[in-house]
Amino acid sequence: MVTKSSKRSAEAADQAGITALSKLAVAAYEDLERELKATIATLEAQARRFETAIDNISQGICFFDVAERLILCNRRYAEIYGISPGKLQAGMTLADIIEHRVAAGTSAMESEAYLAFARSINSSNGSTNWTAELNDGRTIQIIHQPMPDGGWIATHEDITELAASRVMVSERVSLQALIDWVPDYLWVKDTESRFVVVNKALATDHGRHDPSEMIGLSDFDLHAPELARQFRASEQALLRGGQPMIDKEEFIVDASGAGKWMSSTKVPLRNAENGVFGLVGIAHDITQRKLADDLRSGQAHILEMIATSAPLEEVLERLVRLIESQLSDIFGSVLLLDADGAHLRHGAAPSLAKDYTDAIDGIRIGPKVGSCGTAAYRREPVIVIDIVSDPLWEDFRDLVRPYGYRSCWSTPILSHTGVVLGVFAMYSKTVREPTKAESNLIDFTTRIAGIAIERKLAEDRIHFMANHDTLTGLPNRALLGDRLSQAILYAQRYGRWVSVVFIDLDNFKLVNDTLGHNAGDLLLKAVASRMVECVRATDTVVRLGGDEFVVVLFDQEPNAELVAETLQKIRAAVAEPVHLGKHHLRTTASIGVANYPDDGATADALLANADAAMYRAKELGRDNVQFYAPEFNSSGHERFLLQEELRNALARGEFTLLYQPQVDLRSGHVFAVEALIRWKHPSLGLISPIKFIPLAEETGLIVPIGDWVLHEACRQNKAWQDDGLPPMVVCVNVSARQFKESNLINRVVNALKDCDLEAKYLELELTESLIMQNVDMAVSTMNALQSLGVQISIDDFGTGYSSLSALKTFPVARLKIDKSFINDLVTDENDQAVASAVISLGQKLNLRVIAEGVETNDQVAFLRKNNCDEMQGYHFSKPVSAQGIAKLLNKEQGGHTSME
Ligand SMILES: Nc1nc2c(ncn2[C@@H]2O[C@@H]3COP(=O)(O)O[C@H]4[C@@H](O)[C@H](n5cnc6c(=O)[nH]c(N)nc65)O[C@@H]4COP(=O)(O)O[C@H]3[C@H]2O)c(=O)[nH]1
Repeated sequence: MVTKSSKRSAEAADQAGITALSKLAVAAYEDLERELKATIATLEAQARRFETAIDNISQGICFFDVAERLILCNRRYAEIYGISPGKLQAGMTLADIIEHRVAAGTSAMESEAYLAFARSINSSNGSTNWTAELNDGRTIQIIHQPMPDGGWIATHEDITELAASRVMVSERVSLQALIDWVPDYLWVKDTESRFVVVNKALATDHGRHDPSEMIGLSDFDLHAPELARQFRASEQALLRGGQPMIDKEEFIVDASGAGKWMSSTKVPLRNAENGVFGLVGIAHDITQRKLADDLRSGQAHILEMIATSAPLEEVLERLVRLIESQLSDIFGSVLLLDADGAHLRHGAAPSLAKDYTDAIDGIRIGPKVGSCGTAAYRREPVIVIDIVSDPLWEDFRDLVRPYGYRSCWSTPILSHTGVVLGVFAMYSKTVREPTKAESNLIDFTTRIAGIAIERKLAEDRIHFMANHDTLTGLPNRALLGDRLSQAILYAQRYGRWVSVVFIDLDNFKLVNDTLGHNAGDLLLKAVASRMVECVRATDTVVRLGGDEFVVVLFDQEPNAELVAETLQKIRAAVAEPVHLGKHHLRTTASIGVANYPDDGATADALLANADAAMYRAKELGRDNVQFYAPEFNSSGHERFLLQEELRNALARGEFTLLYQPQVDLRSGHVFAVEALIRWKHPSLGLISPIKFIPLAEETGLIVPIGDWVLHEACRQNKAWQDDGLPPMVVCVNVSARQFKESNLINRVVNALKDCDLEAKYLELELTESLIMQNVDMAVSTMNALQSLGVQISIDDFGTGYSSLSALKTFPVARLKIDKSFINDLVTDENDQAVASAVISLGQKLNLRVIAEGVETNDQVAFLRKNNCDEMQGYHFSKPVSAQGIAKLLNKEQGGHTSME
């Protein structure tokens, strides 16, 4: 039951319950709201995370519901199709979105067509995968996945690069097979010089089994850093400049360590926009061609070096290096055979160990002297395959061991006449014989080395000949200047003397003329070697020519006595007899000395003054030594002036003839006169022929002068006859030079004809030495003269070396005993012996004998006693003028002569 109170209580209770319930309800709603808010916040956070995650993935993604309305798409989706992200809102239809894509210009299809295509995809079951080519050339891969509620989700991925590389890979696969057939190196590199494509030849030579192992590598993985740097630099330049590199020669070392010459061509690769994206290269192995080219050009260069007289050492070194560059494991060597023909000297061995080449330098050749010594000795190649076991190397094994050479092939280098000049050797550190290529190179090298050595020897010979006298081997005038200048410099620095010594052999001409040139040559050689023996090795003995020598005494103590000692030694050595077959020749020397610094400061001055001193020695009777004194120079100078004036004397009519009578010793009558020339010098007065005839001989002026004498003597003789004087013979001296003139006979005929003189009134005086120079020629000329009717006498008889047997064949009428035997005739037994021998010889050969230079009664008495036929000399008359002769003969005709 429910009472009022209970009702009230019940009402109260209900109220309380309602309150409580409402409180509960409120509380529940608040909880619910809180939970809901929390849930929403969570969901929102998740949605944000989801959107962020979706936005960050690299593919484009989009969700559509069954009504083709966009639920969600990410930023990448908008990017791929070029739509600004703000334009894509949830709820948009697929048709709206296609419109945006068309408007952005990325869709390759029109809106309608694309919508139809998209719907056809959407209607299919299961996922669909296709690619779309966009207007801008990109390739988009799309994967379409239907959703259970009828909507769909699709991913869009830009696979443009991947697609390109796929094309490349597929093309590469087909290209690879092709390029692997190419024997040359072929490759493609990217802009970073990394290999992208490589053919098999390139890969194999660089130690890779498969070309793919090279992809991504660079030259730094294949070559030494320096070479790789060069390649990279040149390729980068090529990529930058875009210009191809054609046939460039490049040297590489492959994986086996072999050096190779490649001819490389590299061409930049360009894309459709003309941008360079890599390079393609091809390289051809030209090692063999290059070696052959190098050999050819090396050979040409070496021949050029030989032709331009490059030093032999340089030529040989170049040659050896050239050979070594053609081969591997070869060390070349050239040894030269010494002038003694017995020792081998170092020539060139640029790659052999220096100690080793030093050790074998100068080795003697022989039958068992390693490869080289034996090859030179046998004059044939010696191929030693193993030095360690070959008996030829027995004595040199220890020497060579430290250097590791095992085989040595030596070939003699021969001259074009087959003379051994040296040896070329190839050493190898392996035990082996030469290959065909090496043998060919050995032939090549020995030939070129032979040319080089021969050329050098020829040059040395030419140089020696240019600087030395061929007969004596002494230095000649060309070298004298050099040596003398050096000696002066030294003397200047150290306060020493240089002595310049002029030496002229006395009477050498006589030896030469009488015994012939061979004898003269032997005498010169003997005298030259004696002079060399008298001086130190540092002194210089020079032959100036003929019988003239110059000695330069180097580094002399400033002491004239010491110099004189050396000179006396030379003088004595020269004076020693020289034995030539049965002849014992004696020659003396006239020696002149000038000392630096007192007698001259320069080489020229010293030579001139020593020459002047030597002339003074000659003037003083020869066979003596004269130290220079300033006054000597005047005579040298005078000689020079005289020579100049002599040239004009004939034209100026400065010559005249004197005549010296010749008397028959029995009858006392003048039967002949000798014509003797005089030079009436305008300022110097009468000059003796002794002074100017030798000069005229030297200069050749004797020929016109002699011609003048001949004419003048004939003219005068005819004039005497025309004047009524008894006819007599005129004797004319003929010099050697005149006698050798081919037209002497014509000249004589002309003179006789011009002067209308009978030939029998002309006698020509020839000296003994002149005849002996060329006996056959002299005899034939004498015969020709004799057949004209001209008489011939031999002047200066006894001074030369006439052989008696030859004398018999001479068509001569008279012998003239030389004045030198008459001078001391009365006192000197030798002279008496010579004079009487000549007189008796004349008698035996039926020749008349005349003595010249007769001055005294005693001499006349001796001659008479010894049955001499005729005489000439001051005793009867000095040479006199033509008028003087006329007077004398007129007197004689009148019965008065000085002989009576
Ligand atoms: N001390 C001395 N001397 C005497 C005596 N009797 C003669 N003489 C000299 O002896 C020389 C004799 O002449 P040569 O032996 O033919 O020697 C000649 C001859 O070789 C040469 N000569 C002279 N005239 C000519 C010439 O026309 N042509 C050539 N080629 N040579 C000539 O010059 C030489 C010297 O001639 P010259 O001075 O005239 O000297 C002459 C003469 O003057 C004497 O008793 N005592």
